[in-house]
Parts: sequence; C-alpha cells; structure tokens
Amino acid sequence: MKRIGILGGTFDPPHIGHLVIAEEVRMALHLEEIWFIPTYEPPHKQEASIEVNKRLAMLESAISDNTSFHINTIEIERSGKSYTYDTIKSLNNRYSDTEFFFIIGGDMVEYLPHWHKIDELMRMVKFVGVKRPGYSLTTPYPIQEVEIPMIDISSSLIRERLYKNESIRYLVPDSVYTFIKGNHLYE
Ligand SMILES: Nc1ncnc2c1ncn2[C@@H]1O[C@H](COP(=O)(O)OP(=O)(O)OP(=O)(O)O)[C@@H](O)[C@H]1O
Ligand SMILES: O=C(O)c1ccc[n+]([C@@H]2O[C@H](COP(=O)([O-])O)[C@@H](O)[C@H]2O)c1
Repeated sequence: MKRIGILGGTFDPPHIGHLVIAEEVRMALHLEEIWFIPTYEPPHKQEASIEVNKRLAMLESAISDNTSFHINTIEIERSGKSYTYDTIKSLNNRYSDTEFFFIIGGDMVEYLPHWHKIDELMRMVKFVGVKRPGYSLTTPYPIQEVEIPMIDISSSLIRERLYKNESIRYLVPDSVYTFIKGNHLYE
C-alpha cells in the first residue's frame, strides 16, 4: 500500500505553519507524498475572504519547491461545502492501493465531535494530530500524535497583520508574499 498524507485547509493564505506540519508528518510517518486539498467552502467556518483560484495559486507557489508535495483539487471540483467524509469516500474508492493519513492541528482535533459523519469517517481514514499553541490534543477519538516544533502562526494572524499594514515577511513563503502584495490581497 502507498502511504499518503493529506493536509486539508482553507489556505487563506497558506503560511509556513502548513509547510512545517506537512513536512514533519511526512518524515515521522514515512509517507511518500503529502496532498494539499484546498476547501471550496470550509464546512465549519465563515467562507474564505478571497476567491478559490487565488487561494489555489498561492498554495501552488508555496509548495512548488518540494517534490513530495502535491495539490489535489477534488473539493474545488465538487464545489459546495467541503465535507471531509465526501472527500475521503471518493479518494478511497479511486485509490484502493493507498492508505491515507489526514493531518489536523489541535484546533481541528478539539472540533472533531462536530465533524460531519465523524464516526463513519474515523473508520475510513487515519487521523494524525499535531499540537498548536492554545489547543490540546485530548479527544475521545483515536488519533495518532506526531510531535512537531510548535508554530504560533495562523492565516487569521496574517490577514490581521495585512489589514493593519504590518509585516508578514518570513511568516509566509516569499512566493506567497509576492503574490499577496502583487494582487493587493487582504488590504
Ligand atoms: N501553526 C499551525 N500549527 C498546527 N496546525 C496548523 C497550523 N496552522 C494550520 N494548521 C492546521 O492546518 C489545517 C488547515 O488550516 P487552515 O488553512 O484553516 O489555516 P489556519 O491558520 O487554521 O486558518 P485560520 O486562522 O483562518 O482559521 C488545519 O487542520 C489546522 O489545524
Ligand atoms: O467534514 C467536516 O465536518 C469538517 C469539519 C471541520 C474541518 N474539516 C476539514 O478540516 C480541514 C481543515 O479545516 P480548516 O477550515 O481549518 O481549513 C479542511 O480540510 C476541512 O474541510 C472538515
């Protein structure tokens, strides 16, 4: 069986926290690839503040220098609310030779009881939890923890900084920085 990690996210915008957790989990669990899956419409929070094609373009530029990182656009193609249950069901059908590991930060671990069809989903995919400042990995669900250097960076922090015209240099890859500035995003 192939071993593939999935990092689902809104990536509004992508930041170095996303890249670090993907790489750390890839290494720790000996995964062949990480597939980044941008949501079309996040199931549990307000819709993204910029359009999906711009989120996708930023994500492409953020991961382009890592040959183990790929993007899967299944949720964009499906449109509507991006329930992980629907995504994993399709991927399991399509890639029967692959074991998927769905990576989530502490905030999403705490939210697990509210995920759509969570009990069925737990039987369909392995969840991997990584710590995030301010959240615990305590959950009644069987997740596997991977230790990472904790990173206190979020897309909300980056959006807030940009609204206030403060620096976000080094919090996002240079290519994402250039894209944000060039397209006047989050101003
Ligand atoms: N710094 C981080 N440490 C650990 N996990 C993270 C970190 N940033 C994001 N994640 C995880 O990555 C996934 C995708 O996150 P998302 O794209 O929503 O970014 P975010 O920074 O949480 O955004 P926002 O601040 O807008 O909610 C989620 O599972 C989230 O928990
Ligand atoms: O399916 C659900 O009910 C569900 C609830 C919360 C989060 N998720 C998924 O978890 C991933 C991270 O979510 P987000 O909004 O923090 O980017 C993303 O792939 C979401 O679709 C999924």
